[in-house]
Amino acid sequence: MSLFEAIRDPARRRDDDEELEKRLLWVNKRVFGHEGFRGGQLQIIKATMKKRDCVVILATGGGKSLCYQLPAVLSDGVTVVVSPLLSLIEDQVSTLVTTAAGIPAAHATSSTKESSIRAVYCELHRCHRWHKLLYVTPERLAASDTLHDILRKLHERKLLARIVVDEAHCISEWGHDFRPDYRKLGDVRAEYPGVPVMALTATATSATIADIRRSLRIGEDAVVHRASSDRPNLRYAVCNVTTQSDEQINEMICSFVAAHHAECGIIYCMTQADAEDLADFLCNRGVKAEYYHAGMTSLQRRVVQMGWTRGRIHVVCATIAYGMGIDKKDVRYVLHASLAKSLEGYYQEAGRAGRDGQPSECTIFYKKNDVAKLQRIITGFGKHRRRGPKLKRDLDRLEDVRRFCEETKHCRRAILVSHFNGDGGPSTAALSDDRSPVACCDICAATASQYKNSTTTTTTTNNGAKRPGRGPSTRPAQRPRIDTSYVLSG
Ligand SMILES: Nc1ncnc2c1ncn2[C@@H]1O[C@H](COP(=O)(O)OP(=O)(O)OP(=O)(O)O)[C@@H](O)[C@H]1O
Repeated sequence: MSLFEAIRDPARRRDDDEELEKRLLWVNKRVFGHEGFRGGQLQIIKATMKKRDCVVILATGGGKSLCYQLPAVLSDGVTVVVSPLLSLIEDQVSTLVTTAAGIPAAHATSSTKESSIRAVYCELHRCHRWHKLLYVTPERLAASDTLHDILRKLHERKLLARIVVDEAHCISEWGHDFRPDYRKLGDVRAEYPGVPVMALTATATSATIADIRRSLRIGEDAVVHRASSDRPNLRYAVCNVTTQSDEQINEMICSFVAAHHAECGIIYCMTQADAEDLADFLCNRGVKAEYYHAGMTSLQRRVVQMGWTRGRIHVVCATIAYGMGIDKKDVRYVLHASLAKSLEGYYQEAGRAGRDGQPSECTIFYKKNDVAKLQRIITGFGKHRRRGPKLKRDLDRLEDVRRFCEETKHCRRAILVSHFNGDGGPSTAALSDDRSPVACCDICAATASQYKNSTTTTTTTNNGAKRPGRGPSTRPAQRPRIDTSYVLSG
């Protein structure tokens, strides 16, 4: 009996909670090689195993994939995963099939060989119960009649285990504009009643979550798990380079990279040409750098990603084509040589850093002019000029980024956390520990050093009286110790 048959062997099943938990722990260790579960994973997995719809908001690197991959291994039939990016899909599938246990997974996308798609469809059509996960893009799911026939048949035989929408914020971010098939996912799920849905994301405001739920027709009885988006090991900083020339900025970036000699990093650039130029600049200074953008062939991109993953390349100068789903553990820094268009984008990109939990740097090189440049790009030109509420929404998102960069008082980590958790503002943001302000962000570090310097000097109180040996009223941005454990509702 194979490992997968053994896992699903009905003779080994008892349906009580304790037995389920034991089986989950066993599979987590035997198949995925993990010693235990991270915050929230177990509760989410148990909920979906009990056929509940789930909405999962976990921080970048929080371990969302396991929440549906493990149940997929344990469930009868196939789990369909809708994911936005071909590179992300290919990475996930190749990671699954190359795990020690070799999890049977496949993809059907525009970049999958026709012969492979035929083979997978044929096997699924015969309900052979071999593949556990099938990754597709929303476009494939919306357009392929063959796929729908297969899913219908699987559904009739109770072999459609669940439908997963990974990176579900794309429903809200892209579904309204250039990937309308995201908005059709609700119709797809309605075709398969009784099949549980799981939507996962790292970056969702309350409005985005509501939009996801509406689109996917996820009802009130769903389990909603929302963890804090705080990444306590990331240190955020903004370096204002408005008055520096491009050459000077490149030199500053180069110094940063040199100070992190032989460490791994990503530098986000605005355009493909910028990424190529910066990579050339760094290479000329002896840095092992390469560029990555959507203008390269998929083979070229794969070579760069592989070289970087294996440590042959230290720095990738990239456009936003390099982002979601990149899961290299020891990325010590993510620099933004230009601005992200939204805090959601920034959090995703910065979230590639420090996935091993070690301290890592996220620094933006902020140039005021970049805001105007991006405003023009977002607004569009000539007959492509955009108008209306969607344009306003996107400009508002850029404005959030500008404010984040020009912030001088509040903790940047707290701003990010409250942006997603919607808890009313930086001062009440839930941060997950009480590490030193120096490790938190540049603003906390500056305030702390100002505070330290002033403790030995005489300061003036509000009423003008001298107050020897006391700090100023502006203490380091407050970071209360607040429980960041998950919230399970429904
Ligand atoms: N329970 C666990 N124990 C140890 N490692 C884990 C556990 N769960 C997940 N991981 C590891 O954590 C890393 C991040 O997981 P994953 O890629 O699923 O994150 P994510 O939540 O999808 O992040 P992002 O949204 O940034 O892509 C992976 O390398 C994964 O193997």
